[in-house]
Amino acid sequence: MVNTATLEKLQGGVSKLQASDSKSLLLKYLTREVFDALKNKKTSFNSTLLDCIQSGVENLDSGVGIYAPDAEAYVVFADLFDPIIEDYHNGFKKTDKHPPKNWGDVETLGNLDPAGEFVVSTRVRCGRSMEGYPFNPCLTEAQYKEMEDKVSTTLSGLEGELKGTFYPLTGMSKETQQQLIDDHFLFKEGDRFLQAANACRFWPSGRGIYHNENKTFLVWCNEEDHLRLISMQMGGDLKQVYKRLVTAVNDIEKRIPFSHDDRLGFLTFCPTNLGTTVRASVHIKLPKLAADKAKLEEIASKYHLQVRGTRGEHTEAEGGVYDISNKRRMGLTEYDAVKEMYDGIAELIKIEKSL
Ligand SMILES: Nc1ncnc2c1ncn2[C@@H]1O[C@H](COP(=O)(O)OP(=O)(O)OP(=O)(O)O)[C@@H](O)[C@H]1O
Ligand SMILES: NC(=[NH2+])NCCC[C@H](N)C(=O)O
Repeated sequence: MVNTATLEKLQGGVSKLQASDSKSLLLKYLTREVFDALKNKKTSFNSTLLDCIQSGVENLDSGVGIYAPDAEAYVVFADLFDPIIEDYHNGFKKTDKHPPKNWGDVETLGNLDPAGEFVVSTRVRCGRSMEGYPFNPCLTEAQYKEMEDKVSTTLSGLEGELKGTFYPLTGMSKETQQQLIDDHFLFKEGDRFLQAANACRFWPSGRGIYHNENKTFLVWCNEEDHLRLISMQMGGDLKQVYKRLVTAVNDIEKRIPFSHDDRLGFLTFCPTNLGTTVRASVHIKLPKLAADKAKLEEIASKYHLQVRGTRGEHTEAEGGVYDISNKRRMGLTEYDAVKEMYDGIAELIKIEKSL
C-alpha cells in the first residue's frame, strides 16, 4: 500500500492537472479508472504513481509528462504508460513487440544537402541504460560515482576516430560548461522537467561528457539516461554521422551490458525514447516554409517529424535554425527511424525549393 501522505499529494496533483488546460499525454490518458487502478501500486524500488507523474503535474506545459523511475514501472503502471506509448510512437500497441535491433545498410544513406544551402549540422543519438542500475530517481550517490567510473574507464579503451577524453561535470569550470552547451555538445543544466521527476539528485556527481578531439563523437553520462551516445558534425552528411554512431555503439555494447526488454526494446527513463532510442536530427534553415511556424509543424508531422528550437527541446528557433528529427522511436528498426528523418527532410527541402 502507498502511504497516506503520498496518496494525498497524488490526489492533490491530479486535481490540479485535471483543472488545467495542459496539452500533455498524461492528462489525456490519466482517467479516473486508470488513476484508481494504479494509485496504490508500487514497484520493488518503492516507486509510486506519484514518482511517474510528478513532472507532468508540476510542469503543466509538458508534452508528455511522465517518466519511469525504474524499468519495472513500465509494467506496474502499464495502464497509463501503454496508451501514452501508443499515442507518441504512432500506434505502437500494448500487444506489439518492438523489432530486434537492426542498423541496416549504412551505405544506403547519403548527404541531405551536398550544396550546403539548408542543413547547418546533423546529429544522431541513442540512449542506453546500464544493466543492474535503476533510473535516476532511484540511484544513490555511490551508484552515480560507480557508473561514472565504469563509463569513463570503458570509453578510455576506444580507438581511432572515437578516441577521446572523459570530462566529469564535477570540477568543470562554468565557462567551459557554458561553451559546450552553447556549441550544442553538452546537456543543459537545471532542466525543470527532469528536476521535478527527481532526476537531478546529487548533481553534478556522476555526470559528465566524453568526446573525441573533433567533437564528432560524444557520450553524455547520467543526464536523463545513464548514457547518451551521440554522433554529430557540420553539414548534411547523414551517412557519415550514422556510420560513426553505429561503429561506436557496436564497440561500446561489447564492453558494457545494456538493459533491453523483449517488448519495449532498449529501456530509457522517458517513454518517448524507448525502442530504438534513436533521434536523428538536422539543424536546418527553411526560411520560406518557416515563415508560418504552424504550417512548418503541420507539414513536418505529415512526415512523422518533430520540430524543436535551436537549443533543443523546449527552446525557440534562433536565426531561423530549427532542429527537425524523427519523432517516433518504437515499432521500427534503427535504420528505419533514421530513414524516416532522411526521407522527410528531403521532402521538406524539395518543398522549400518549390516556394
Ligand atoms: N542536428 C543538430 N546539430 C547540432 N546540434 C544539435 C542537433 N540536434 C540537436 N542538437 C543539440 O543537441 C542538444 C540536445 O538537444 P535536445 O535536448 O533537444 O535533444 P536530445 O539530446 O536528443 O535529448 P532529448 O530528446 O532527451 O531532449 C542541444 O544543444 C541541441 O541544440
Ligand atoms: N527529453 C525528453 N524525454 N523529452 C520528452 C518529454 C519531456 C517532458 N517530460 C515533456 O513532457 O515535455
